[in-house]
Amino acid sequence: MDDVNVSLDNVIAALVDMGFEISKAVEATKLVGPFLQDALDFILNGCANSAAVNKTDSDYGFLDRSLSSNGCSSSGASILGKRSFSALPENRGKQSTITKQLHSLDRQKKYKQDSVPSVPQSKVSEASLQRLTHKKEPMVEQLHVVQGEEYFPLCGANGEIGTDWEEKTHTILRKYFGISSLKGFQREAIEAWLANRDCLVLAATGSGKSLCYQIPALLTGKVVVIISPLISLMHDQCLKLAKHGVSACFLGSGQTDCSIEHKAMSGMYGIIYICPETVVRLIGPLQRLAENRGIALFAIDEVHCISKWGHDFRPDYRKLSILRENFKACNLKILKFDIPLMALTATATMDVREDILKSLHMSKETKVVLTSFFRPNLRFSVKHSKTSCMSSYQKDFKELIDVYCPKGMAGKGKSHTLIYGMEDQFTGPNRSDALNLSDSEIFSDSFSDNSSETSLKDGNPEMTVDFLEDEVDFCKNGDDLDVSCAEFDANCPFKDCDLSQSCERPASSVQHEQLLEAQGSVGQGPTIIYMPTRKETVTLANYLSRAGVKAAAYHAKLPKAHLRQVHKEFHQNVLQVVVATIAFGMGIDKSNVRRIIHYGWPQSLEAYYQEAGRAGRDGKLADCTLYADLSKIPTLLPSQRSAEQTRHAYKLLRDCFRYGMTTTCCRAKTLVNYFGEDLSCEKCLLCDVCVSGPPHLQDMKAEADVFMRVIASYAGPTFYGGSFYERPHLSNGRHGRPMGTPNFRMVVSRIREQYKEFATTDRLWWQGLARILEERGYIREGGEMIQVSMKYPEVSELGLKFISEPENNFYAYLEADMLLSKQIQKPFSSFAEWGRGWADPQIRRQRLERMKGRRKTKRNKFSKNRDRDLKTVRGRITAKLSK
Ligand SMILES: Nc1ncnc2c1ncn2[C@@H]1O[C@H](COP(=O)(O)OP(=O)(O)OP(=O)(O)O)[C@@H](O)[C@H]1O
Ligand SMILES: [Mg+2]
Repeated sequence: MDDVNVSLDNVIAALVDMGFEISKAVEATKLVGPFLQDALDFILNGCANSAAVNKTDSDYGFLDRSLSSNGCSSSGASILGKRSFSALPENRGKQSTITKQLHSLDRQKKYKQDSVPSVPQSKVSEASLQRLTHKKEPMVEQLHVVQGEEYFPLCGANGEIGTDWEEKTHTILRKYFGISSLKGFQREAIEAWLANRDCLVLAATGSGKSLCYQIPALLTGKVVVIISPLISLMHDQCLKLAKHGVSACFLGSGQTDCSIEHKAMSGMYGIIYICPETVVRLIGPLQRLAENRGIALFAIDEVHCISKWGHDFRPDYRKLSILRENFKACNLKILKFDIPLMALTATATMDVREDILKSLHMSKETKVVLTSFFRPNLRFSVKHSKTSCMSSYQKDFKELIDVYCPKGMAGKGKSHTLIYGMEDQFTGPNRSDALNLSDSEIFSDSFSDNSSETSLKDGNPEMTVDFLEDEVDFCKNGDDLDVSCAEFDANCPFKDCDLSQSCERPASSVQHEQLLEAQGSVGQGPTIIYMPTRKETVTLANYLSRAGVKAAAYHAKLPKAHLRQVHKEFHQNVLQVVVATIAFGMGIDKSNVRRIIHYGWPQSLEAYYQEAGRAGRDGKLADCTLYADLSKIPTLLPSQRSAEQTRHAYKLLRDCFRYGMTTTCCRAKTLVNYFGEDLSCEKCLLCDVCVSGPPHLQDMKAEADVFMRVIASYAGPTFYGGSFYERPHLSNGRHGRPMGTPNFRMVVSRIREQYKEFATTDRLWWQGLARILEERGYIREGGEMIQVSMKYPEVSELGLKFISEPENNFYAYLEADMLLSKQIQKPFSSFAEWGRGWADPQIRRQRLERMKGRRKTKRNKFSKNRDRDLKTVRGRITAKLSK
């Protein structure tokens, strides 16, 4: 019996794949049984070919069909195997006509919403619906699974929801999502919407924000329009909804079926995902939609993208105030009240929250729903690694390879396809060439040239930017930076909206205790590794593949077919590791991701937490590890930024650097503090800091004293009642360096030269000390720019007071870079010694030869790169400038 059901489900899935209504498919299979051809005949001609009735499924080969990798094709040919339906020209004609008829019929039905026939869903098993979504990824826009009459809509004739909305919501939750109840924050958000209020939902990654805007559509039968920044996210969400039997579609540059827009605007879908550019273009049709079927809500997902203070600024999001302006009761006669706005994000600092409210023109009565950002099952850690060479890979990924390829298996498995759709290039003799991506690709995914000239070298049209996932790799430029810092002043019009109210706690202490008990390896679940540059994603994926791990690279410049395939295989648990840039970040909702590895400094803690949030969405323990070179100060990845944005970007990077350097504060606490939350439990008890504990407390009085005295001495005798040294030559203030302030290196050199006891100390050690002193308010950055690590130290009043009182002590914990400098213990050669070295003829000769060699390599590298550079806009500009 089960077999028959499975076959039945497959036939239904195949029919829906072809574009037929699910009700027709169910009806046909009910009458003719699990036989595709017969079901087709029945639908197309009204009768079944009885000869086929006794055939078995395997005669028809639809079970082992392969899906088209083109995510949005509506062709059924590839899924039909040998007895391909579309191979029959006459049938193709019929299908198209009948599908059209069905769609037009469907449209009429939708206009008369209340008379939508209920589908005999009992006949369609859960497995069938799942298959409809998983196997039918390309067809999501054509899936408008009709909802049962009894649930659609649940509001009264006059559009009133009624007081029993909770009961109705529970029915919907059980029926469509298999969920028993709403979470507290979801209820709050829905209540705000019921009261026609705007709402800002700030809730942790994976907490279930999507339900807040999906429920209104199911409760009212009106349309909910969701603005989302990522094509892949919209696509994933539509698939999930289709799986649950809810009609949804997405509109934007990734939508290949032009008819969907028209259907959506005529009210055929209850939930419309739409990208911000498209929403701006469709204001007129949306107004008509509001007048006809009605729009229940505008939801702006991942709303932090609206703020240039956020980590993922999308200029198009700033235009979304258009929603408030055009859907006000005073502008649209049919409306009794402004269509409510619901803005949702998991990563918004206080600045960003204010910016969201202002930029969207949300009402002053906006309800702010805030939950804890704490994810109790995520185990954070930071590890030092050079992250730049093959030997780092060998060291850092040995454990990971052992997880997926137990001893003896490593390297023996069949190497996984690295780039789908480019197998020829990657397996042929030129494989290494193919991996040697152009220079433009070494830039991060936050920087790319959007012009069509960025098509990749093999001329494959699929590989032009137009064909690629456009969600992340476009340049987030600051062209429309029209908000000044002054906006964040005390006169904020939203000061009545409490943006920092107390939060709902997501996990009980019992759950947390269970997690603590379950400490250990997180097991074999999937891993996502985030790399800062595109080139490195391919290199590492290649390395892991060769070691036998099923790994694939993901960045927005890879062929679209490949990206879709990676998504698909990742969700189907085929891939073990995805090595990605930020392109594979927001919205990825896979419950069993066990490890998130960041290989290199992230650009902000918001981006880091957002990406780490992909892990452990099933509530089980998951690892979030950051490998970073703790001996180097992180730098900003290239991007187009205004001066103001650069300043802000440095601030974000500095916070990230400090997160990596701390040895005393629980990582989870640092992260949630960053979002303005005070972690009530003080410690997560899982992270490396909580587990290893801080290092020994040390008295650093002598070092602190010397460091500040040397800085103070640069300001001259008047600065600090009696100087230790003659005032050196002062800077002329260039590069934002204030007069009388030395740069950090100068201070360290001077300490090494003047104080024998510190002659062998490392820069890293002083860098750590400077940070501690800054945190305690003894020194401050004297330069104009915010620096990741202090560049132009200046002693504050408090610092001067400290050095003038010899009885003071100064206890502190060594930070990560200080500990590292102790481990390195390299023999130090002071500037003076280095200078003396030039007097020795042998040392001089060696040094000159080394310098000559270095210059030669540099020149060679430049001339070699120049030709390749000509294929990129940046390269051409560089070549022009260097002429
Ligand atoms: N009330 C609930 N009870 C149980 N599970 C729920 C509930 N609400 C949502 N979920 C589940 O939580 C998971 C994550 O939901 P969702 O994708 O909406 O998270 P999110 O908050 O949008 O995360 P992100 O910020 O990463 O986008 C989903 O798989 C969903 O089924
Ligand atoms: Mg979400």
